[in-house]
Amino acid sequence: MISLNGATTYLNNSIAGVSKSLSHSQRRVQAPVIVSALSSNNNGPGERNVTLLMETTLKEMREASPVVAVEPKTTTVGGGVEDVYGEDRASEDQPITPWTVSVASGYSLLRDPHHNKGLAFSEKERDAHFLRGLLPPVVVSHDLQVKKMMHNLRQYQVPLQQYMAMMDLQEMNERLFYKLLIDNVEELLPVVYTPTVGEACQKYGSIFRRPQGLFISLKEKGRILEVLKNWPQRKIQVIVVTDGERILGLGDLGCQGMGIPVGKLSLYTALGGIRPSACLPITIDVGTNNEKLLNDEFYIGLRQRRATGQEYAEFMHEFMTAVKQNYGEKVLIQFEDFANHNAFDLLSKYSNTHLVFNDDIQGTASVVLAGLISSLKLVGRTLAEQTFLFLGAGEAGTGIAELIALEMSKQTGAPVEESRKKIWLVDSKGLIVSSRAESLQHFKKPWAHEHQPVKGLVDAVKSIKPTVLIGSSGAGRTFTKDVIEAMSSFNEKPIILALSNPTSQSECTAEEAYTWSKGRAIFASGSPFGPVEYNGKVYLSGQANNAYIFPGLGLGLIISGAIRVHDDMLLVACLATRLPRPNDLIAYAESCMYSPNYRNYR
Ligand SMILES: O=C([O-])CC(=O)C(=O)O
Ligand SMILES: [Mg+2]
Repeated sequence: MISLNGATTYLNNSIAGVSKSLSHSQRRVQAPVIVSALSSNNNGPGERNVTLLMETTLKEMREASPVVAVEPKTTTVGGGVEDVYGEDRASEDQPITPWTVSVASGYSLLRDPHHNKGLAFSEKERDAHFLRGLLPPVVVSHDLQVKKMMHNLRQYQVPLQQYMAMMDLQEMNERLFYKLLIDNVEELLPVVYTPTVGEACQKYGSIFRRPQGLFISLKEKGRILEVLKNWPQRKIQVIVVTDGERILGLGDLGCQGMGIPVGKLSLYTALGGIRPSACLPITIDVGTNNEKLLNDEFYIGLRQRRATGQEYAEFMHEFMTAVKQNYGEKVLIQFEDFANHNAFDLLSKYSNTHLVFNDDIQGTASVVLAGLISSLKLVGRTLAEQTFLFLGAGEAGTGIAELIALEMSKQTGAPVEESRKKIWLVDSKGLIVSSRAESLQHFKKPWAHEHQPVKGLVDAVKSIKPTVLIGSSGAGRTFTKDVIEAMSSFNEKPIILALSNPTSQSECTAEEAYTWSKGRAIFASGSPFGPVEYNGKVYLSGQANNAYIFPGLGLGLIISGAIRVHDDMLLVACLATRLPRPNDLIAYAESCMYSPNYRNYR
């Protein structure tokens, strides 16, 4: 039995942090300020334009309203100080978006997910905001709403239906969505995140209802800054961006990869306490090489093959530049589910100029290392006494391998080149060995050790005799009975990590790992598995998924005001600008975290 202690503790702490922050939530009374562009539903039914009457402070209004000044393409700086309408007197020649600030009420208040409370609107609020008759008479509590939603969700047999119900709720009542998720995180994580989100991406074209993030396609080349300015929220703290080329272990899902940034960011809020309005999911659409999608009449993306090389690099550069220009130095950009070649290039290209990290390379590595350190307590030996074999030499595999080598070197004082020799990787062509060095991609080269060529995984296991076997290839069912039996033949307690996602791509199931190892495996997986009974004993496996790190890492980076992610520590942000350092860091972190509790409306 394994519990990934470090990771679990982290999640528990996160959850504890969230619920603690709920208990002392600020009871700030606020008016439900909404914004709308003049060109659309300015002063529509039920909206009172009460800009002059509002008692919210100027600061609050600025925070709530996406007052936007659109600079011409030739300039990079704004100029003077904006007023609440987004006008900048120092640059009168510059066009602006005609946003207007108004108070939501009546019918439109019920349709505004940021302010809607459904049946939880009080009698007083129903009077003040023209809701009489628009709701049935009953007034219910937030808790009862959560109870009812959970009851409804549990009626669905199909996880995708639960996913769609959750997405509908997010669009209808954001605070209820987050309270539900925070209060029932273990049950709902597999619904809004891995594994169900994988299926949602595969079927995104059919289930797509309303955009939940920004789609930036090659059609917008040269105009990405303008596109960013169309997003209604201005104060963005975290962006999760994908180009959809390697969605989990499911491959190229093109524009339909959007489900991933949306899912990751809902965890940023639920576990990391980042306000939903400060999170921006983005999908870059440079085409897809997925024939099935190209021929799918419901496909929502560009119907062309992927742009590559210089065209791709220039487009991504325009994006990265526009993000920094629009949101400043401190916006965190999480790269997610890019294909290997682009993932490594983007990370190395932008880690010195932007606050970026790659979840698949760095996030996964941190969680797996934490899990290994915990599992070694059961095995009783040190990290440097282990031999590691990976199936998969991409982002996750090489990222984890490098972090293990760094930690080993830290523990033993040996050079990292020495530590790497304890770590072996197998890719689609077999064991990575020095005779293959010439033809290897750069990120595989450090792992090409002296050894005769070996083709298959079973033979590699028999030859290398690893104590730890890690699956990170994205290909399912690859830890066969032969492989697990071989691992169990020379290890009393073989450590087996099947990291590929979603469940269909897992290298083996928890049940297979325990059964084939006769109950001796120490097992964890990227996608969750339920308890397994073997020989009268119940085994509970751990989940080694980057979800255990990125929300906390992101929160730390944001509240410390970091502007770069430190290279070799992964967890540590350098150049924190939030000075002086708060005395009580936990209390400070809690005070920064979002609470899904309803606010009272005056
Ligand atoms: O999303 C997940 O569950 C973990 C992850 O980053 C991946 O598999 O690419
Ligand atoms: Mg990922």
